[in-house]
Amino acid sequence: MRRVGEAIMHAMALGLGLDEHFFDSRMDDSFWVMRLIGYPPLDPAADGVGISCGEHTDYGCLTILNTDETTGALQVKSKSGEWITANPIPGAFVINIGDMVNACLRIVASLQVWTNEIYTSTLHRVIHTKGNFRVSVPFFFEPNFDTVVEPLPICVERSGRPPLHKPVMYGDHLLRKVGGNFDISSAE
Ligand SMILES: O=C(O)CCC(=O)C(=O)O
Ligand SMILES: [Fe+2]
Repeated sequence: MRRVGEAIMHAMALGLGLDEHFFDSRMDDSFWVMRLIGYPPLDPAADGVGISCGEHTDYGCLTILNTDETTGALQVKSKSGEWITANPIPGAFVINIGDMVNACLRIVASLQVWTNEIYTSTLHRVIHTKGNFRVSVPFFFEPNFDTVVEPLPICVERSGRPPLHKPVMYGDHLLRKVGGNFDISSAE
């Protein structure tokens, strides 16, 4: 999975006008995580069907998502603000851009930050109402813990905007995000 992530980062670097290997030294000790998630079905007949996984952006760099064949569950918000389904395609992964790719005044880290929001992180959610137990396996391909992510000068120039994010160390960003979800203050 790391090799897939590296290949995508090589292509992105070239697309942004950077050296193909620009991201290599920033992701060669990637703080990656792979999760195995099971979703019991929601009851479509219930009042207010509910949500299997609330809307969010992934906070790292790239998510490489593999799911079972269930359709209609994963939804992605389009630029015009509509939720569209991202159904599995046999032999393909779904790739999500994470906050780190965007990067500049908001306190977010990685692809959104690095590209000064030329690439924006994908808002997505899961509403699973088919009868089966859905399984998904996201692989979160992240920068090194100590990589400082900041808008890259070429992206600032190309975006035509001032830097939108402050530099942030990926590990600090991660701890803040995790601290927002769980109380880690007593984990000493
Ligand atoms: O299960 C899915 O399709 C998406 C999971 C997800 O968005 C996540 O784990 O961040
Ligand atoms: Fe996600």
